[in-house]
Amino acid sequence: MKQNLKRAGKFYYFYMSKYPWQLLASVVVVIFFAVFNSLAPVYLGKTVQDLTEFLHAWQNGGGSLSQFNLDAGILILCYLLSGLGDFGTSMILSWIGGVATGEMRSGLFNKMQRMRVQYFDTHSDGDILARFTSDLDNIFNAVNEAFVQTFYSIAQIVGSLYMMFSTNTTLAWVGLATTPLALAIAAVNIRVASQAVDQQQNDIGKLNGYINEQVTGQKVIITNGLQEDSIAGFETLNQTVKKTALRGQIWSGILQPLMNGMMLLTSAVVIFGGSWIVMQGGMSTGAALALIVVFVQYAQNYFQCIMQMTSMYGQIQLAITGARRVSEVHEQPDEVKPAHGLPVSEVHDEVVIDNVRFGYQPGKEILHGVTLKAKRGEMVALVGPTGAGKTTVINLLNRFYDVDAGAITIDGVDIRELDLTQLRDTVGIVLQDPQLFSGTIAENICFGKPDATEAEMYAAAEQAHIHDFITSLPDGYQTQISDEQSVFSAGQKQLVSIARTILTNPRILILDEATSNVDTVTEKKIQAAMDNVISGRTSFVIAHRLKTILKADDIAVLRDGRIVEEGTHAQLLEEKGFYAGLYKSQMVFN
Ligand SMILES: Nc1ncnc2c1ncn2[C@@H]1O[C@H](COP(=O)(O)OP(=O)(O)OP(=O)(O)O)[C@@H](O)[C@H]1O
Repeated sequence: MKQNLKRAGKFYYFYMSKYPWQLLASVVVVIFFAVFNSLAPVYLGKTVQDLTEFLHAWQNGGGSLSQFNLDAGILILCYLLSGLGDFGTSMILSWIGGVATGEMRSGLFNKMQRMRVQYFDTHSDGDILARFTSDLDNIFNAVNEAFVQTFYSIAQIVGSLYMMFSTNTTLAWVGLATTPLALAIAAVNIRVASQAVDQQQNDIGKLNGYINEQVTGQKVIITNGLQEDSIAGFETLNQTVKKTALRGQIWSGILQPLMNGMMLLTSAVVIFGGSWIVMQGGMSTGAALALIVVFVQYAQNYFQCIMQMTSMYGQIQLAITGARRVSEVHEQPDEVKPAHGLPVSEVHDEVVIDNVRFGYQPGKEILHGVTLKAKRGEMVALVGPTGAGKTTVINLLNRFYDVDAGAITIDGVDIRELDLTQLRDTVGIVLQDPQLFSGTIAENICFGKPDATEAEMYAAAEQAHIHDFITSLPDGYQTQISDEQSVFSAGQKQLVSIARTILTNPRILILDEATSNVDTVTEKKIQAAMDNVISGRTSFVIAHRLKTILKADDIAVLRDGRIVEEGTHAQLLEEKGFYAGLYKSQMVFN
């Protein structure tokens, strides 16, 4: 908790300290508000006293209302000026809140673009998205509402206490008599309520996770006839949410009426205590009435502030958690970029993976000394059972992760010494599950080279065997797509991805062949597109269909992070090992 507070404090200080003048202005305006807000009950008392004295004189045939008018005028002015202060503070803090959260959002987004792939591999999309949405919303609400309220309340409490003690010390103590009890009630309630709300959030999280999974897997559920089981699973979780939500709502909702009750009790105590003081004598009726009215007002003000602060507790808690979660992202290490990275323009000689050892987590090695070599223009293929480490090798080649031991070199230079941006430009990747972005097909193909000419784009699409399909669409290259609403099948998406890669013309190519089943026509197109993109490039291909790699210069069979067989297709067939077995089993179906 202390650690969280420290983190949140640092986070808010970083962003808030950018607006010193606005913050100073809000402090000035809040003091302005507090002064006039605290003066108002005094003038309310004065008007009561003036009125009583006027009525008394009037009954005796005299009296003037001029003092009453003056005090009532000042009272109205006090209300107006405190309202103005209230308005001013709200405006300034809302402005700061809006601008600061805008900055936090762009800070977070920029940071995301600099972070290591490891972060994205170890955090779910939903979790990352929540930092942009609910966490930033909570931070904004806190600056916009909770901080403003707390700020006011503190100023009002200080003002009320000052006025109470300077007006009548005995009655001030009487007015505070119920405070310890109120604070104790609030503390217990907040503790129980926040536990109940935490539980509620957890259970809602579980329910959302379940719904997400069931919606995504709807087709599997339908094909297996598991709708009833799906509903039963949902009902169990939903019942739990209902119960914990009810408990959370009762505990968090009970505080307000409890505090209201305490406020009324305090008013009664003040009236009672005030009457007793008044009855000790020495006060005119007007002054006595005024004193009681003033103290009831102060006691109510004071209690309202305590109520407001306690009701803001939950929101502030969420804001602290939000700040912690956003700070956590900022504390993540950036990608390591060599300060004076060497340029990479051509692969003159070879790419070598030299006795590489690597694990995602310390003490859990995945690759146990892998060595592979691709001469300029050669194609090296990686095959092996699932989980063997093929994708891991690829992750290292592109420096998504760095090796633990050994090295990866291009023309003898360790890739860790190369300029990272240039390295990424040099290495092109066609992923198994290509990602499309919202925009036109043209924008998607030119993603890596936005300044490509139309002719270059058409040539790339033709080489990727997707040009004809695109031109058959009514809007052709200008067809709007997104990843969810794509006009492409899985195989065609792969072709778009190949066109994208061809356009950027990388020297080294990494190709993760799609495992998804595609029809034979598309498969042939993918094969032809792959041949085109591989041709003339130094390439590493993860192959699932061995047909793809018959012409590879070198085929490495990876198993449990080790290369267990290596050679050309013909050599490996002769070895009659894992590869030969796999090839035979695939040929049965071809
Ligand atoms: N981000 C990660 N964090 C931790 N472990 C990982 C991560 N990615 C992969 N692994 C583990 O590393 C091992 C090798 O995985 P990898 O994805 O490289 O295998 P693969 O041969 O490409 O498998 P497939 O053919 O199924 O894609 C597996 O045991 C896997 O669980």
